[in-house]
Amino acid sequence: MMASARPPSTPASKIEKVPICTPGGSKVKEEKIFVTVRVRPLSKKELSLKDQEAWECVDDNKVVFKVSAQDRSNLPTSYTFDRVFGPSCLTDTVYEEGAKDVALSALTGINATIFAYGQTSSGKTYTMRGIAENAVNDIYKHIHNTPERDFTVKISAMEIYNEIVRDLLKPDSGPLRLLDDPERGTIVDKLEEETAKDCQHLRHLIGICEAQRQVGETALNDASSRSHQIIRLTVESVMRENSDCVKSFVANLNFVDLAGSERAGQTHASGARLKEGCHINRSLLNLTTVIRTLSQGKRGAHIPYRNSKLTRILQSSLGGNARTAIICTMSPALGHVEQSRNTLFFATCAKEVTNTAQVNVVVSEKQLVKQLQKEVARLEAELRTPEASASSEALLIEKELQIKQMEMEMKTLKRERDLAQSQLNELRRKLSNCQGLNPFDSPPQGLNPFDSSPRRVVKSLTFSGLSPNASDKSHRKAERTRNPMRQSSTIPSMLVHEIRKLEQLQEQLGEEANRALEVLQKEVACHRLGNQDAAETIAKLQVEIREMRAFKSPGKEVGTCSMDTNQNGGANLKEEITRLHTQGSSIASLEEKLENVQKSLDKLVMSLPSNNQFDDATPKTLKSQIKKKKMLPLTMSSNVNRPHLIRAPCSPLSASRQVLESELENRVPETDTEFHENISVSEKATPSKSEDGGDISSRDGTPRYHRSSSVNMKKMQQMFQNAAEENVRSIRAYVTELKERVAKLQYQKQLLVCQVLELEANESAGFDAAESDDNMSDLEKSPDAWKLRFEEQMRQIIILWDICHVSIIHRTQFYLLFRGDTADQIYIEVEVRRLIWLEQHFAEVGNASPAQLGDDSIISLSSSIKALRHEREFLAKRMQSRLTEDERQRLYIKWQVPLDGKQRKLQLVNKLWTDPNDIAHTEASADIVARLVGFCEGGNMTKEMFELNFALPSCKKPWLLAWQPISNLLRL
Ligand SMILES: Nc1ncnc2c1ncn2[C@@H]1O[C@H](COP(=O)(O)OP(=O)(O)OP(=O)(O)O)[C@@H](O)[C@H]1O
Repeated sequence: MMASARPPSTPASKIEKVPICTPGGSKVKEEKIFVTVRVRPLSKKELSLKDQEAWECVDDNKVVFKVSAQDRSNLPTSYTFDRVFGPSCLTDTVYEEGAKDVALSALTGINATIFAYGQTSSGKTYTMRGIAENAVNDIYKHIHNTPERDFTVKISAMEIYNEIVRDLLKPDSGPLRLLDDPERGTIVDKLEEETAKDCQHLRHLIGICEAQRQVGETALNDASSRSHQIIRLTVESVMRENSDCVKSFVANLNFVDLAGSERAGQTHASGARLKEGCHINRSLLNLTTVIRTLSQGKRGAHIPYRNSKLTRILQSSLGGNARTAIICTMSPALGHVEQSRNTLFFATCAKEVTNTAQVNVVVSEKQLVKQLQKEVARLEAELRTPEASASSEALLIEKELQIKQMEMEMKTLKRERDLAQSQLNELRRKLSNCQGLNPFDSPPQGLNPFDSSPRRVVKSLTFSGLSPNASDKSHRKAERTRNPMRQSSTIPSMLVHEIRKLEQLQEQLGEEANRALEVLQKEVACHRLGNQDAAETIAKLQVEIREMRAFKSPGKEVGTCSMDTNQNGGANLKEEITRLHTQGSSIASLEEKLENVQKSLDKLVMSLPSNNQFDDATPKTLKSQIKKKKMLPLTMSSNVNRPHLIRAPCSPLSASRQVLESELENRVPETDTEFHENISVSEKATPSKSEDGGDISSRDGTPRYHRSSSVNMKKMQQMFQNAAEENVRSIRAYVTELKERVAKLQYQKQLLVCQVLELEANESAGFDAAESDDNMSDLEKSPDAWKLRFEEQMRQIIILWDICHVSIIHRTQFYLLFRGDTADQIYIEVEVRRLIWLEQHFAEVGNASPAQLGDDSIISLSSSIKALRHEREFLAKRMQSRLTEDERQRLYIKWQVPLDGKQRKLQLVNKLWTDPNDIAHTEASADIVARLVGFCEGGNMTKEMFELNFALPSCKKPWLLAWQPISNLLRL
């Protein structure tokens, strides 16, 4: 939307931008600025001076230069635009064909800007008045013809006079500040806005604004606008019928009547008029630079919007979210040909600028409040309603049951172990009875009685007289068939093996059970914390709602509360920064927790045995128990971090649970019958009731996870891994979201810091901080960027030389020395800053003479003009000695100095360096001055002659400024 768009009547509304759809349904994303040219008739003054008509509109799109070019034939003679209006065209036609379509876009939620650009007295105000009048009529016609929508039209108006923004609806309010809003761009702080009751009222308000505008008399225009005027209509519409409708359209329509570019020589301006002219030219120069840079369409190119208030305010109309029409006005007079060419150059660049307009859809504040209230109600209900507390109670009970279940399982395992131990003892006893030998009673030294290594088997075989090498399978089988007692002698070794495994597993289970217990206890504690978190969330939402309600109160602007006042700026900034720090640390802790989850996940996955880890000798019941036990810590592990995730957009806990449940429901039946039977019994005993509400415990209180022992181990492993990974993904997404929020806040912080800096800079009357930042950042750019920057800065310098009446010898020397070498950057930068300082200095001290100022070392505009006059006289004298008669004659012809006129030399020199907008003129002027001063001959110019400091010298001759070497040169 428009850079300075104020939201519609609902300050807390949220504006969504929706791409425009054509009737065919395709989305229109980009549109070039619509550029038209209006050539006015010759004015009375121009007719009285017998000025000729130099331009002709040959058709609806083309304007051509009629007069044969003299010596600048390389300049274009024909220009094409979207539409060209000749001197006989009425303003109604200009509106219909050049502005109506764009203007009426505002009725459908699309920002629109129409502005007039052109030389002073070319007809901008004349044209814009008619355009605004026609647009207002059409807006009300549309409102009348669209009864199904409820329209509100508001008006605000401002002018930029001498780079100060003034409210035209409230002229006494003093200078207005520009603020940067991250969502709405540049906004004009405290700009008055009035709602128009009807068409008449709106016209009346526009009339008031126009009457407040700064107007002054110049040689070219009796009522010359001395400021840029922006009249802004905000049009909002809502469907009448559907009271529940949450969306409406809002858009701004700007009518911009720029001040006209002017040359002091033509307007004969001095004093206040001259100062105004300086500001006008400077801001128009920046507007041209912005347009030119945009027209080059280079991605990522620096667009110097911040260099003037005009371009800051119009930013979104220049390459942003708005439809824009520019009407370039020009005089047809030959006497204004250079200025007209500049206008046409501007129009040509503007044609290439692309905007991206979108429909601004408003979600009403009422609806936002409703949504938040619903959310609060939902959370409160979750906390307070019996179901919610029942569900948390149920969860606690479930965890406790799981703990009990695990304890029971541990007891069972211990019993099984004891049983196995007693069976072993029994076997030992039987063996010793049968053989009268207990191989375990007195083991050979160094042998473990439980050692089941082949040595012991070999020993028994040796007793039977068999060779130790004859241990092939057939022999063993035969041996087993012959001697059953011998066969039974291998049983102890198997049992020993089993017992060792059993003990190991028991140990493992014990550890895991302890871990699981710990996890469960944490889970229970975290669940309680989770409730606390929910309460905090509710409290936060309630605060948000209170803020929303507060916004409703009149006089407050949404989203800008932190920037509303100077006094609040510092405190709000601090608050923002503290908030950012808090966000940062919470992210850090969240990331740490995320890492922990990942670690515990990895550990658990590692700790899972693979399917073949249990050999065939392991009893199947035991295997099932082990499987059962192995899964418990995993189940818990996915829940360990639950409290940290409670505010995440999607609870990882629920995700893992869903995965787990679906896995359980779809599990593949086991093939092992014994195991299957075992589990079937268990299933019958512990029916699940997940179908009726997701309760994970069984009806008889046995946790449902118990029966999951039938699930294939590998599948379980995969399942838990998936669930845990899902958790990690959710946490990551949440962390990313938080990071984005922090980035947004940091951006806001930067803006606030910028504003504070700007305020400080304004206060200390230093040069513009923003401008300085822009300039310095450009220095670090690529050579290409530098080249563009150089051209831009040189243009600026040439205009400032003209405005400040700087020595033309200095101009020549500087112009010829600095041709765009990257090493020149610093000199160019210094020159720009020096000139900006000088311009501001002149504006401050006005036209007072050094004597009036009481200090003859202080440079004033009038002393500067005087010095320049002396310099021109000096150069005129030099023409005699430096140029031949023939050369002089040729120059008189070229520069249109009457050959029979008086003081021809001075006339010629007075024409040098007088048109800062014409590069050919500048080039030719520099050549002549260089000849006169002798720059070209001795190579007596070095860049080092230009001092690199920002301070002005104490030199008494203003036109020499800091450039002592030139004065030395002139003394030669
Ligand atoms: N198309 C036109 N037909 C007839 N008269 C015109 C036309 N355009 C401008 N004029 C007259 O020319 C004079 C100057 O016009 P206007 O004040 O609109 O110029 P401007 O570009 O706004 O000048 P400035 O920049 O100095 O404010 C006015 O007297 C105006 O009536």
